[in-house]
This record gives sequence, C-alpha cells and structure tokens, in this order.
Amino acid sequence: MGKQGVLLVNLGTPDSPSTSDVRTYLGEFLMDERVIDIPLVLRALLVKGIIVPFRGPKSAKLYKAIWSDTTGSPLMHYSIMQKDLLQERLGDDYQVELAMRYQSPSIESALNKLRDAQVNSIKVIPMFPHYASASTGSVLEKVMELVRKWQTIPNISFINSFHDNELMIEAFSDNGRKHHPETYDHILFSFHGLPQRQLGKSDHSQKHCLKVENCCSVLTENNKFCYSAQCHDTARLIANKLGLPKEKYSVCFQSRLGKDPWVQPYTSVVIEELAKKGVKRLLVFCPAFVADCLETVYEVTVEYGDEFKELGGEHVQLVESLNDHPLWIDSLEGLVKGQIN
Ligand SMILES: C=CC1=C(C)c2cc3[nH]c(cc4nc(cc5[nH]c(cc1n2)c(C)c5CCC(=O)O)C(CCC(=O)O)=C4C)c(C)c3C=C
Ligand SMILES: [Fe+2]
Ligand SMILES: [Fe+2]
Repeated sequence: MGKQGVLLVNLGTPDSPSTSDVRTYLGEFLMDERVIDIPLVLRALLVKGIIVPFRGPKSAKLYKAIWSDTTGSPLMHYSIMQKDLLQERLGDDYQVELAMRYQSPSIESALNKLRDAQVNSIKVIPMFPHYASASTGSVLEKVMELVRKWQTIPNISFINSFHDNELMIEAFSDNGRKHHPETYDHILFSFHGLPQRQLGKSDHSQKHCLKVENCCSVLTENNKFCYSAQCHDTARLIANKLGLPKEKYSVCFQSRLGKDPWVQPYTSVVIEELAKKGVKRLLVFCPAFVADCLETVYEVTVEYGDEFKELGGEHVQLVESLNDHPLWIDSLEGLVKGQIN
C-alpha cells in the first residue's frame, strides 16, 4: 500500500543559453553561501557586481555551443533520461521525481509532487558521487529547509555520497574500455574542483585535510567525507578495474573560478606537464559528473583539447559520462534500495 518516493537532484542548468537566462542561473547558483562561502555583503558584491555581469555573456557563448535545438542542455537531457529509466526499472511501487538545485524543476515543486502523491517515504539522492558542501550539502540543506515546514513530515533519508559504489565504478570503467585505454599514452581523472578553503572547513578534526602530507590523496577513516580523498579513491578504483599501473594515470581538478587556491593539481597544469613530457594521446574520465554537461562536453573536449594541441599534444578523448548506461541505472536502483557500496 502506497508508493516510495525517490527524489533525484542534480545541480541545474540555465533555462536557455541566452545571456539573460545564464545570468539568472549564475546569480542563483553563486549566491548560495555553500558555493561562495564568504559573508553575504561581499558575496553579493562579487557575484552581482562582477561575476554575473562579466562571466554571464562568456558562459552564455559556451552554453550556446553545447545546446541542442531538440534536447536543450545536455545536463537536463540526461537527467530526464535517468529519471525515466529509473522509474521504469523501479515500477509502480515507486514514484521518481527529478529536481535541480538551481533553476528548474525546483526542489520545492518535486517535493510537492511527492507529498501530493502521499508517498510513504522519500529517498533523496543528490547526483554527486563525492560529498562537497557546495553540491551535496547544499541539496540536502535545501530539502531539509522545505520539508521541515510540512505538517506531516514523512520518513525521509539521504544519500551523502557513493564514490566507491561498485556498479557506478563498473559503469565508468565500461565506458572507458570502449575507447581502448591501452591505445592512449596517459589517462586523466579530471574532477570538478573546489576551493581549498572548503576542504579545510569540512574537516571537523582540523587535523587532516591539507594539514598532513598527501592527506587528501588517500582515503582513510579520518577523512572519509573529504571531497578530494573520495575523488582520489574513485580514480583508484576505476584504474584498478582497468588494470592501469600507477604511472599511467593522474588525478586532477578542473573548473577553477576566481583567484583563491582550489584543490590541486589543476587539470590545465597537468595537461601542460604531460604535453612537455611528450604525451600525445590523452583519455579523460570526469567521474564527478554522472551526466555529460558543460564541464565535460565543452571544458574538457574543446578547451583542454585545444590547449593540449597548442602544447604539442595530438588528441584529447573524453570518456562519456554515465548518462543512460544500464549499469548506472542498476547503481541508482541499488542506492534507492539501500545498497550504497
Ligand atoms: C560535481 C559537483 C560539483 C561541485 C562540487 C561544484 C562546485 C562548484 N562549482 C562552481 C562554479 C561553477 N560550476 C559550473 C558548472 C557546473 N558545476 C557542476 C558541478 C559541481 N560544481 C556541474 C554539473 C556544472 C555544469 C552545469 C551545466 O549546465 O552543464 C559553473 C557554470 C558554468 C560556467 O560558467 O563555467 C560555475 C560558474 C563553484 C564556485 C563551486 C564550488 C565552490
Ligand atoms: Fe560547478
Ligand atoms: Fe582532505
């Protein structure tokens, strides 16, 4: 009797690639205090006075380059596909809704659909394998902020991270195998970056992240929620599946914004070093993203691809994201049913 509710939440994307919609999106996204974690007045000056006016038109050009006339933003397109495939897989005992942390469909509208359907429980899955306050933390805070006002608060549970989920690792590895990694000189695992300050803040002991040498490149009991440590662990697991020796792959972090130091090494620096060493063919995994988006389709394929060629490299090949891979849908089904690993 009654259905189980499932809420999938990804980051969000502009409603259209117009400068005005991109500005609205960037404004909402970057005014989130978990994303730009500085005092409100400074954040408003930086975001509304500098980033939105100046970055807006530049980002709009990038979005125009990846936007499809028929399916729109890749992130939205694949997210809808994932929601539909998961619903089909789970059947009538479940109701799956999709929301975006920023812009639409809003978390509020998706939660209201689940409330109207009188689901017995809600499982919230932020679509980020690695925990970061700026992504997962923000989604979970928003859900709690909304649900706390309901008259009847249902059974609700949250996925905090799933960086080592066996089926997800196998899905990424399977996508990688299709490109024959042995035919590449080097393999990169390029994760979305994060300001270093945010790594430090999320270490409650204040004894590990960025304090102990190599702390954030090895996952231990002490740093199990560290974004960087979880990313390194995902890369290690995919590399093991593919039988890659340590010297054949590197972990790096892309998409830095602003002048503050972000988690290192930066992807652009690693690409430069590899090109100088004579590496010609690079295969790039982006396992922070479960769906292809601006950061994979444009930043890796076009921007890093061009940079690498200018430095003497020949080819950068992106491994497609999980998108509609059947093993990824298996993985989501497992997460809904309590199989985190
Ligand atoms: C994988 C999880 C993500 C984390 C962690 C994250 C942190 C983070 N991002 C920015 C700034 C930007 N990110 C942008 C795009 C973007 N970011 C993620 C995911 C994470 N971000 C995704 C999936 C996307 C793509 C969205 C799409 O529509 O395809 C952008 C916008 C694009 C651009 O203008 O370059 C910005 C800006 C910060 C500051 C941050 C942590 C503090
Ligand atoms: Fe981002
Ligand atoms: Fe750390």
